[in-house]
Amino acid sequence: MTRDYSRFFPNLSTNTGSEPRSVLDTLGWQPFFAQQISSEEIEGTPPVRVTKVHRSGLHVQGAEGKFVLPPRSDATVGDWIMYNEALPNSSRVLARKSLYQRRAPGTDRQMQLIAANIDTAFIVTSCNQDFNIARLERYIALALEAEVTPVIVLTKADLSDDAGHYVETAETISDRVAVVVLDARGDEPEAKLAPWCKPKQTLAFLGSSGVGKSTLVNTLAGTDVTTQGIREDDSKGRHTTTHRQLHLLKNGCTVLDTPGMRELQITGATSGVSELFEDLTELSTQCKFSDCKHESEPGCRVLAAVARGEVDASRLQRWTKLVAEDRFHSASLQERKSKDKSLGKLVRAEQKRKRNRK
Ligand SMILES: Nc1nc2c(ncn2[C@@H]2O[C@H](COP(=O)(O)OP(=O)(O)OP(=O)(O)O)[C@@H](O)[C@H]2O)c(=O)[nH]1
Ligand SMILES: [Zn+2]
Repeated sequence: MTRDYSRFFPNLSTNTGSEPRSVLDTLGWQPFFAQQISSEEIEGTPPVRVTKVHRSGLHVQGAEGKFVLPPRSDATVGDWIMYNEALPNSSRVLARKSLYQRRAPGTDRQMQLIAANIDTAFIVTSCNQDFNIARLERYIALALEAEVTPVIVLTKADLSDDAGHYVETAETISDRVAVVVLDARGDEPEAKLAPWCKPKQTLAFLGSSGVGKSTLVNTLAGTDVTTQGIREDDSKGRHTTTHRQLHLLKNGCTVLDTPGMRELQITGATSGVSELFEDLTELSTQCKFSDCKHESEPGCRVLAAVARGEVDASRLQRWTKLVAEDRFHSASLQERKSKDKSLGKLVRAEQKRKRNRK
């Protein structure tokens, strides 16, 4: 079957905007990807998106249907691949808009790809005891590191007497991160998340268990998509029930839901942490000592800003902790052995400080 792919190239497009959405559009195909390929390439090796990573192979979907590619470690859920039917191993992974990755546990500690090409990460927490500013900052730093736009979503506003307080606190995190408060059930999500839930956009919902991630996805989808299991054969021919990792919503956006994203550590998130705490990072470059720990050193510009009331002392502590954690997790195993001690020291100092405050 020969398909007309011309409309997937912005410069060749004859799309008037009134045509029904194509399969590629509903999978999140964007000009960013089209720009990387020639029209000959798209005819010979059509683009497909990775919808699920399984030990037995990469499940992909494109205009021609669904396929399974041989397993490979350089592609992950959300990736776009130019599918080479004759030589599947030669299929080309397109450059990514964004990438979540983590350092593997175990000895080799290689970087593992978790999820690619997410546009917006909704960082979900509730207007209750789940709300934790340090955890929100951690998710935001990881999103910034991955080059994904973070948005804070506060659910269960309907169950709280003081939703406004949670909004105000969340808004102190960063001027650049939007905060949305809602009831995850009903009509609110569609209207309030509309600025980010546009056709061809890929979204992710992150946060602790029970905060309303599935509720939000199902509300936006208009149907229960998150609990639908799919029976399929695993590599041994057994039937197993697995869950989709890529959901297609009715308004044309795609939701990526992969287990790896729920247990993200701060690893290699140095630039995400610096971006979120831009003011502190900038101040710290002006401290008298280049290795200043901003504890009690003379000439510390960060402590001076705290003393002047320009920087919140607890925010400084959260930043120091994230920087230490990032260094620890990003270090090699050898470096870690010696750093284990210093992180332990940091944690003990923090505990002591808390005790003294009481
Ligand atoms: N009243 C109210 N209930 C909510 C809201 N959001 C979620 N819930 C309820 O909270 C419970 C947990 O919601 P889920 O959507 O399953 O939470 P989750 O984040 O997907 O949880 P995991 O699947 O464990 O990660 C469900 O009973 C929801 O109906 C909300 O905004 N208001
Ligand atoms: Zn300092």
